[in-house]
Amino acid sequence: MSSSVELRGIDKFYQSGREEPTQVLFDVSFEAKSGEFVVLLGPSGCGKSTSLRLIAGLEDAQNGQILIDGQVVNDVPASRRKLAMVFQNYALFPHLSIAENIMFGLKVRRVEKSERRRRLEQTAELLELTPYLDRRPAQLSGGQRQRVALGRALVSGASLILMDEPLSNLDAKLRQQMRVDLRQLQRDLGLTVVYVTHDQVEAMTMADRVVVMRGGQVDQIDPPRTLFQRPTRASVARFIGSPPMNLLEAEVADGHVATDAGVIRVPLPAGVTELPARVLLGVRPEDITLEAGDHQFETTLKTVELLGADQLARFDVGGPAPLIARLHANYPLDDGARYRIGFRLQDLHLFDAESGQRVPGWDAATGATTSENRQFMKG
Ligand SMILES: Nc1ncnc2c1ncn2[C@@H]1O[C@H](COP(=O)(O)OP(=O)(O)OP(=O)(O)O)[C@@H](O)[C@H]1O
Repeated sequence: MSSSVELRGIDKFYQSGREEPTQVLFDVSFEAKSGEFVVLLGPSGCGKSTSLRLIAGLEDAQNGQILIDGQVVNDVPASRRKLAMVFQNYALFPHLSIAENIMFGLKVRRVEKSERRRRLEQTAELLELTPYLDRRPAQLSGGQRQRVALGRALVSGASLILMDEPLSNLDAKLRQQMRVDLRQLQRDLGLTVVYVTHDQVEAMTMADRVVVMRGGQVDQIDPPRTLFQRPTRASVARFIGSPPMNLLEAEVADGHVATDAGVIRVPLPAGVTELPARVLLGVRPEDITLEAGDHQFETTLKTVELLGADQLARFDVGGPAPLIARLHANYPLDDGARYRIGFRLQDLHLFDAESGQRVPGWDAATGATTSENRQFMKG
């Protein structure tokens, strides 16, 4: 059984010099269950690495608890927490061989020589590093170095592995391959992983669950599919998807939700009550279609960008930002021409403009199915 880890109500302040302490984590709670791959996702500076360093014991929290396997470890020193960490820069010793790098931690912990050798061989085999064991880090490719860093974590025998942007130094193709390999390895070995990244593609493709962070707070914790289909906050909607969800400022009045420029005007579905007066009307670029959907309107195409299989069409909807649609590349589209576009009511998302919260009851009223049903319906 692999380890589990949990953060409960963590507040973290940093004190630099004589300045007032600044709070960087606010009541942060999340967990990674045994065998789970949990990704901490958010923009630079939102507190992902700090959260990871707290789990590792490299930082102290001012409030809250950190639990590993259900035991509070706030006062347990880093060296005695049963976990391993993989850093972005790999932190390899340049003057040591690959074998020595992998075994370094075991040596420090005075693991017996024959046992060290056995674990080294096993790990090298697993990560396909056997031919390189006598080389120095400088003589390896980025991907191979990354595997050495991973090997050092695995060889420790820890079943809880913390990873801080471990793939960010690799080129795009290698990164894609490593994502798949890493995920496979994690599954095969049943490891519990807490993985930090600001790359939503990494989060969406690798995670069992994603913890979306912003400004030192947790915005949403959900599996990737739910995060995409039902963001609970406008900030999450804005962060997930490429391009992300269109969010248009709109007003609720006279039984309609109408965008400020008046181009989109949707009658409120029955059963939705107590709507805020100001809302953000959200629709994903993938959910906009040409001449289809139960809400259609005419608009002018500003620009179109061909991506290969798809094209990104930017339509004028009156406001400062265009409405972006991801359409199949087969549609012939001309800049400046008028088109009739639309969407289905159930694909609309509604957020309170002030609080940013998803409007409760909206999904049920629009007939939007749950993510589980949708998945089923799509077969
Ligand atoms: N040792 C420190 N002393 C003071 N402030 C710090 C220290 N380390 C981090 N911070 C601040 O804490 C906040 C969170 O930093 P953290 O490194 O956790 O963010 P992050 O989400 O991991 O960002 P990135 O993706 O850029 O690494 C930032 O505002 C950062 O400036």
